[in-house]
Amino acid sequence: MTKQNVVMQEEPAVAVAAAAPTRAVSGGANHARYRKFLSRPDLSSGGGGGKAGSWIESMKASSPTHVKSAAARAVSSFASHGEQDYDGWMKLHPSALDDFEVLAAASKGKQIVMFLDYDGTLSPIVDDPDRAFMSDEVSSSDPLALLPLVSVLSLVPLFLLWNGGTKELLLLKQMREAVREVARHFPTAIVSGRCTEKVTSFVELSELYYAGSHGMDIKGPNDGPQHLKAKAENVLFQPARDFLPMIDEVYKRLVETTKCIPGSMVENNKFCLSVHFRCVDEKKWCLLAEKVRSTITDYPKLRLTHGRKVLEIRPIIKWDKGKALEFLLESLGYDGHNDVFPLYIGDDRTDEDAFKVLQDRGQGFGILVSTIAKETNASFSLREPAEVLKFLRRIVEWKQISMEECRV
Ligand SMILES: O=P(O)(O)OC[C@H]1O[C@H](O[C@H]2O[C@H](CO)[C@@H](O)[C@H](O)[C@H]2O)[C@H](O)[C@@H](O)[C@@H]1O
Repeated sequence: MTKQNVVMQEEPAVAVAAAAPTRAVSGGANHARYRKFLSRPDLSSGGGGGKAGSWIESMKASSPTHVKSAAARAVSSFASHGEQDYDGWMKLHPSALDDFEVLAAASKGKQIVMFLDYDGTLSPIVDDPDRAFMSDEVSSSDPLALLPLVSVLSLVPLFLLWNGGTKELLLLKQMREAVREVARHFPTAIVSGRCTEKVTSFVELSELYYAGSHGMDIKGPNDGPQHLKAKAENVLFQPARDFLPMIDEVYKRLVETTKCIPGSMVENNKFCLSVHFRCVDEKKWCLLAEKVRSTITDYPKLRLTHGRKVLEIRPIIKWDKGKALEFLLESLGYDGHNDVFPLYIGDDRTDEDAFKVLQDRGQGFGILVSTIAKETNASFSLREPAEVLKFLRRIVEWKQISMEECRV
């Protein structure tokens, strides 16, 4: 754990209304068939315009506004009745740990491909985005940060006595090792809103695929098994390359216009931007929304979405985590194969695009990380990163046992 607050759970994100269509945008695509995704603007959830008031509603949103499905009914009922209805929601999205056997049986004889979101999935949500490490470890590039850790460590024995949940703490420390083990057994990709460089530096595993900037920057592994390396040579896709100068310009403008709002932070994720308001006084949210809105109004080729206490600004191309998942499956040679079983674990609204792709393909499963009932396209759930860790370990263990059984 880092020394900052770990956020246990919060509201689902809500995307804002659409803006006027823009001209088609061509990417730096080295994969011709993916150009089709770039020739249409994505009008589903964005636009540079809109009213700051509606943004505020989205920023404050604590439950979905359109109640349609059984899951949504469970969600709304949860809002009024509490924990009891979480149980109802869990019947629709059972725990991937409790129902592990069901999930394992469905994947029998198929190639599992693992997709993992980063923030809120592999790393607990914390106040400072630059310190969202994957485990309790402190980055080796930040030696000063070790000082408080040393004092905290001396309290660990006391904490162990005091807290019956010590297993959780120890499990979190093991996340990197667990992901490494998963990648030894299955092709594995990290799919994140962060830029690929940053998420790679947090995860520090060169054998993985990385799809940063919400899937707009896809890289293959640097090492790992030879058969994966060969396939990975094809994997390098940056559909929003043409937007780099615009993103840089908007980044500078946003840093300038928001610097008067204490606690706000603009993060440059290379092909997209994040404006964080987790540490901004709620009374200032309206001002922040207005400043962001008035800046991106000048850029009709950019759109806005919401994440967990973050406004996300990205190119208005039809590309998201779901498209990145499809791209990676194809690059790995699994397109059109019935014997592939993708698993996608994520906690945020942007992960829903990937869950939806799996649902539509009827292949594999989405697993939502959440401690509250949410409307989701995922089939299963896990409560928090500590449970993700348990799940990753379990699937490796299961694979090892299956391999043993095949040998005898
Ligand atoms: O797709 P993800 O890997 O989940 O990235 C989504 C955003 O995650 C980060 O922000 C979130 O986590 C921060 C650290 O825990 C937290 O402080 C912030 O409030 C969350 O929104 C990241 O900083 C963003 O750039 C990503 O877009």
